[in-house]
Amino acid sequence: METIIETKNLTKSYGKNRGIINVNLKVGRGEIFGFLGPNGAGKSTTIRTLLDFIRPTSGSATIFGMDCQQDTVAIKNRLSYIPGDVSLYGNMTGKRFLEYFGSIRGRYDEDKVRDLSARFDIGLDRKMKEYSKGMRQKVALIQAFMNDPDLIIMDEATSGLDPLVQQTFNDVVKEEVRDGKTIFMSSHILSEVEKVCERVAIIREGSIVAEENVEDLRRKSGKVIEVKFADRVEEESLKALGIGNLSRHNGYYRMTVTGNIQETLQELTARKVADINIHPMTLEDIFMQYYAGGK
Ligand SMILES: Nc1ncnc2c1ncn2[C@@H]1O[C@H](COP(=O)(O)OP(=O)(O)OP(=O)(O)O)[C@@H](O)[C@H]1O
Repeated sequence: METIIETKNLTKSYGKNRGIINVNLKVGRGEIFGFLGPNGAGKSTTIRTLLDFIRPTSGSATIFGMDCQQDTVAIKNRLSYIPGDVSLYGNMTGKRFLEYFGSIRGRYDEDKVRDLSARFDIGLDRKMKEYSKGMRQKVALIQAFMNDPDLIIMDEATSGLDPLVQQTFNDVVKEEVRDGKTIFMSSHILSEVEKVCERVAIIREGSIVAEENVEDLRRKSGKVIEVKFADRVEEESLKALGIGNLSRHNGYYRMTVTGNIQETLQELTARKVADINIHPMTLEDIFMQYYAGGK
């Protein structure tokens, strides 16, 4: 598979502030790649380095096999970038904004713009500053998709979209990769990327802690069980069950279970249960698991 993005030990130090440390990523053509991490983990720093908005302290990065610093103009001709919030160009209407970006690229596909604005259900006659954040994001998404770029890089561009728009976004993204495009999207919300991305990297405190197929991540990530017992139970007896990450809040024991939960449930329900909740691990739970595993 042709490599579209590759970073080798990419490091950015902001003086005494950590930025990113030895980030190694490889994204192939046609992939929808999710770049996940909590606030301040280093997602934007990585993306801004790829786009040559900032320079790395050490390491290297290539896009389309070209150097991100030396060949940034040639690279940018073939990609679209969407930041988290498009706050500039407030006096332009949505349509003018798109035409402007089309003119920079020397390409403006009116049919595609019409099609995308209908699908994202957004009128383009209002000024950018009069749109809500979500509406501005829709215009930015149209801008990213309309020019037929080879690569789209999004930095938290889908955060805060309502579920209906999110679904449209997922559909559009899947169609676009069928045409051979590659998508690299950062997010701090696992549920936002897991439906659309095939592979994700998780960054924490500037370092990649996991790079996995989403299916594998989900399989490994397991469930969280919160249980309240009707009678007092010995915490030691729960620990003896080998339950991971056992903690207690407001009378509920909370634990993470990977693999088969049947056995754990049987053990727990052998005691008198007053209440029980089972839900998938959050991104934070998964991080905790990676930490506990020493990764
Ligand atoms: N210009 C800067 N000067 C100094 N430190 C910075 C600068 N930009 C980012 N940092 C630091 O680098 C680290 C990574 O920040 P970054 O913005 O890349 O995180 P992020 O994963 O994109 O977070 P968020 O989800 O909050 O946008 C943080 O510790 C942050 O404080």
